Amino acid sequence: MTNSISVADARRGDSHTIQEIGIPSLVLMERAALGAANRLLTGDYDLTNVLVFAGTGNNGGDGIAIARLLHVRGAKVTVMLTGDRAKASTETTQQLKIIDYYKIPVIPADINLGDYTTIVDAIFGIGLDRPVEGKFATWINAINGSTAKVFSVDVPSGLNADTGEPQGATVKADATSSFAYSKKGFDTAVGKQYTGTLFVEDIGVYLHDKYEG
Ligand SMILES: NC(=O)C1=CN([C@@H]2O[C@H](COP(=O)(O)OP(=O)(O)OC[C@H]3O[C@@H](n4cnc5c(N)ncnc54)[C@H](O)[C@@H]3O)[C@@H](O)[C@H]2O)[C@@H](O)CC1
Ligand SMILES: [K+]
Repeated sequence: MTNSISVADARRGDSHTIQEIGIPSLVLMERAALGAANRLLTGDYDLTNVLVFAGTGNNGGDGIAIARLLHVRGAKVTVMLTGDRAKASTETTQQLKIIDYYKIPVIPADINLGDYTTIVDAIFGIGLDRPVEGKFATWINAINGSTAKVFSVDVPSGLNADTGEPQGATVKADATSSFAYSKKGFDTAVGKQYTGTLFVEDIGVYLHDKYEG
């Protein structure tokens, strides 16, 4: 049995849970981050110098929440942000405000990744809507070229989660924590090369629940 869903269904599940059921978006994000952070804390990762490479959408927000959860467990964590913090999504803005309290460093995205032992890829998730080019491609190529282990949040950044095909530069992860359900693109032979070991985290989003109208 496969439980993989399309990107459209993933979006439908999230918005139904937030808008119809009433579970706040930040609650889902916290559950997503807890699931992923626990994989990192219990898996074979060197957390002495962790980098969270975060976009300004909600995938980045998940990553920034993971940065906080690892920090409070004693890991050294730095966040690299791919864009202007003033343009971040509502949830990501809140996650940035929270990590300011913990004095977790937030620095601009860079290709110099030499000292990091683990990289958390939180650049793009299911919001990817065009091929990855330009500076984003440069950053993703640097992540793929680093000696650090790479852990992707929800979707390896650049992978089309419906087709399993790379859309321009795409992160090749050692492992991926996908939220609520696996995605259809992860079932293909090519898709599997990008996700690495796949985990699915229960974040409280269930499609086809018996209460759905
Ligand atoms: N509340 C929610 O809706 C939840 C969302 N979650 C996370 O949120 C993600 C989806 O968040 P978003 O919808 O904000 O989307 P993403 O964070 O995946 O991407 C958002 C941004 O990337 C830009 N973008 C897309 N393709 C690009 C490209 N090739 N080059 C440059 N920029 C590009 C888009 O314009 C958009 O601004 C999920 O994958 C998951 O990680 C989870 O936290 C669970 C709950
Ligand atoms: K990602």
